[in-house]
Amino acid sequence: MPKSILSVNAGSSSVKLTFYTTDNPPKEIANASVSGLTAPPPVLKYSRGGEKHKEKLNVELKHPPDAFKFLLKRCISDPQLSEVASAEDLEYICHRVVHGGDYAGAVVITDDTYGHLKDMEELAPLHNFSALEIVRVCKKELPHIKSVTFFDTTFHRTLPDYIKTYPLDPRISREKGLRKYGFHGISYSFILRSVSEFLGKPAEKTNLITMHIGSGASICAIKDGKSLDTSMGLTPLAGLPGATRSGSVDPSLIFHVTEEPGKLISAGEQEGQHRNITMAEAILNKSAGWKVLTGTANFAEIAVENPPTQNHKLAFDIIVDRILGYIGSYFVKLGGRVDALVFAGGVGENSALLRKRLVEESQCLGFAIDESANDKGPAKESVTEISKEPGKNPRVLICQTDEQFEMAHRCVCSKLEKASI
Ligand SMILES: Nc1ncnc2c1ncn2[C@@H]1O[C@H](COP(=O)(O)OP(=O)(O)O)[C@@H](O)[C@H]1O
Ligand SMILES: CC(=O)OP(=O)(O)O
Ligand SMILES: [Mg+2]
Repeated sequence: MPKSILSVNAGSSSVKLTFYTTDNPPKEIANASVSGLTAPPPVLKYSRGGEKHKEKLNVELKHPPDAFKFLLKRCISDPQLSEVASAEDLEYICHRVVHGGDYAGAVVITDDTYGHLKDMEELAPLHNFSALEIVRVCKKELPHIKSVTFFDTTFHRTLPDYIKTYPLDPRISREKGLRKYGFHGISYSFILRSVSEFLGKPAEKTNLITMHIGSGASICAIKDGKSLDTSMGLTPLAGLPGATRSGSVDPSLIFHVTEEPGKLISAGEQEGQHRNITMAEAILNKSAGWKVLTGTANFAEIAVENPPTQNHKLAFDIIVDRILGYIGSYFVKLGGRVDALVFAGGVGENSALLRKRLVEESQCLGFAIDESANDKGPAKESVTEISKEPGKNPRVLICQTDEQFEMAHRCVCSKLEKASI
């Protein structure tokens, strides 16, 4: 029986699993996700063939590894999913690990690569700990299956020195690897390939201002098919606010919020492994963002025509303001030569209201939206044009990004055999 590929995407508020064939391009066999981990109850979505199922779960799934085990069991025990009747039917498991440090490409997990990734997990406290815990579970329970990790950071290896360097003591920065790494790169690779195909341009001649707005939100300036600048930094905390993240604030602010910014507190325990983070990281990553302003992590309740409270309106206006700041800055950095403004991620793909506000407020740069196309939202294809005058630059597009597909695609293209660094 042909083998399949499992792609695992542990985000900050969701875990998404997709099974693919090993064809090139891979074909989706089934997709299962749990969202709302930071806004319980968690919601399960499951699709196989033409069938779709959605339910609110009454089990407690607080951490991504719990959601992963729940989803894997659910898929393997589905009698209709004959292609994956047992874990032995898998050829590869692809894992999204957001922080890959200096790794230049995907790596096959060995004791060495796993150890190296564990050493830098505090650089992405909301993500790497959980993702690596999922990698560990897979290595323990499915030892014969090749686990491959793909990194958000790889796409941003083209950031010029003057953009990735922080103006700090160069010796300390070098020793500790302190620089801008950037994130959501697996998504930006998918977006660049899909959008350049849509525009009929070679990727290496495509210039985009592209947003990945989900529970974690970032924006990237792509020049000639390469990441020129992006809003996240050393960690995914920098740049835009997210569901529970502050985004960039005055670095001194934390000393006014708490008297014990460096105090270590537990960020949870999984399978006997303890994880500590500083009070500063906990506050800025987990007790901030639009959830702390409004009480909801669900942006769909904030991006509404009639916000239920002043704080909902304020949270929406803050996001709009911060994104506009980057659109303006990246438009200038790209010398005004922008093929398209691209919306992606759970919020970017689903919130017509956010897209409308952002495009209206950046019309001085030449962006314009077709309201009815915008209200309809994404079509079946990966890229949907919502420009007022389709075909005229700069265009406005929605891209249904797919990090799981991007990983599976790269797996079948390169048939990874050994670790690369
Ligand atoms: N219709 C909608 N309008 C606005 N936001 C939405 C809508 N549907 C989903 N979202 C938001 O998308 C976010 C999740 O995005 P996603 O990219 O899947 O998350 P993650 O960061 O976990 O990968 C959540 O904050 C959710 O509220
Ligand atoms: C890097 C990051 O914030 O990822 P996500 O949006 O999936 O949480
Ligand atoms: Mg995500």
